[in-house]
Amino acid sequence: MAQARAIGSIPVANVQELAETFNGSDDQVPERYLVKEASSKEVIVSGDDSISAIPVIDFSKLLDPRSSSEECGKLASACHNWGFFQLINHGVPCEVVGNLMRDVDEFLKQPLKVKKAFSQQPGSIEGYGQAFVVSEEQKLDWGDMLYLQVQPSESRDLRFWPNHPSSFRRSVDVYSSEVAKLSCRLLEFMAKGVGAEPASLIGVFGGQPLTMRVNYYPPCRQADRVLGLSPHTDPNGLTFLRQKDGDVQGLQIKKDGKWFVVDVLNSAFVINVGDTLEVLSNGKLRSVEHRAVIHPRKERISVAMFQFPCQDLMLSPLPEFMTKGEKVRYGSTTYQDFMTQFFSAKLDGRRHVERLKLE
Ligand SMILES: O=C(O)CCC(=O)C(=O)O
Ligand SMILES: [Fe+2]
Repeated sequence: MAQARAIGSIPVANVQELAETFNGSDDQVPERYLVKEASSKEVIVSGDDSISAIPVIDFSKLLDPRSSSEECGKLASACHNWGFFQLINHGVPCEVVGNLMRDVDEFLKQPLKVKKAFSQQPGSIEGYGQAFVVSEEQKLDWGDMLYLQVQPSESRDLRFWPNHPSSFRRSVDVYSSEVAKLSCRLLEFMAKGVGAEPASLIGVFGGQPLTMRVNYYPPCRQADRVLGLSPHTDPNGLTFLRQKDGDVQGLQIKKDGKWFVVDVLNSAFVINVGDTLEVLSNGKLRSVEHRAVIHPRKERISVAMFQFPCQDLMLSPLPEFMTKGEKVRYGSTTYQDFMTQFFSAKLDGRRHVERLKLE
């Protein structure tokens, strides 16, 4: 993803280290991290209400000719109404995910000095550091990240790839190949589910960049005042999120003005539609705001894989996704401009995709 390499982030404190300093003492968390009022009136939906609401899609049912069209319909409706779903029976071996999570965990456990060898460099967000800090006034997220370009393999910049544990690079390689395969299959079913030619998205996404973002969210005594990741939409096509089985929950999705807590099922992927896919599908698949909250006593680690389209794409709704006479709902733009707008929209909190809307 060339843009991520071109867009730099102002260096700020390592949050893992900050958390170790602040937790246990009476000090307050620095003002720049306090983004919420403790008495905030947000509506949070959790427990059975959110478990029964957030769609679960069974990949084995998508593959089975006897159940495929029904499950495809469910998938399309999940992507339209929620922009999110959990995917079960996806065929990615437990071992592949387990190896990745183990190695990510090992990397993060090392002293800061060791991790700093993989730090972001000026002018790029690739590497170990924090996300998209573009001004000295900007509020900060309570989390660190490791951001890597992982597919195609020629695009890797190994300067940022941890070499300890020694299996780290191989684990990411194997995992990202599995996600790339799964992504292609899912994109076919999504297209089919909304009545488009199943292959229509493969030309845009097949063999295209996948990036990986490891999110590390330390605990925080003032968990009700900070956010691990502030509300955002993802700019890419599809996002595949994993967290360690048994870890605390942290992802929340916004729907109808309420925040729904995602209770991640063991072994499931949480998958969401990004802005690119919303535009390509003329709004039939929707990119929805989400955020990550912090636990007062427990850390949380998540790994997101972002599927990007070909970088010379002229982004506009695909004719294959529109029925005869359907209104085009988004203007067109070069992908480069679209991504630049995504990063600047972060500053004023507006969804940059809204700027492309024609009505
Ligand atoms: O950690 C999470 O649950 C959310 C991660 C996310 O939204 C992202 O990395 O874009
Ligand atoms: Fe996200």
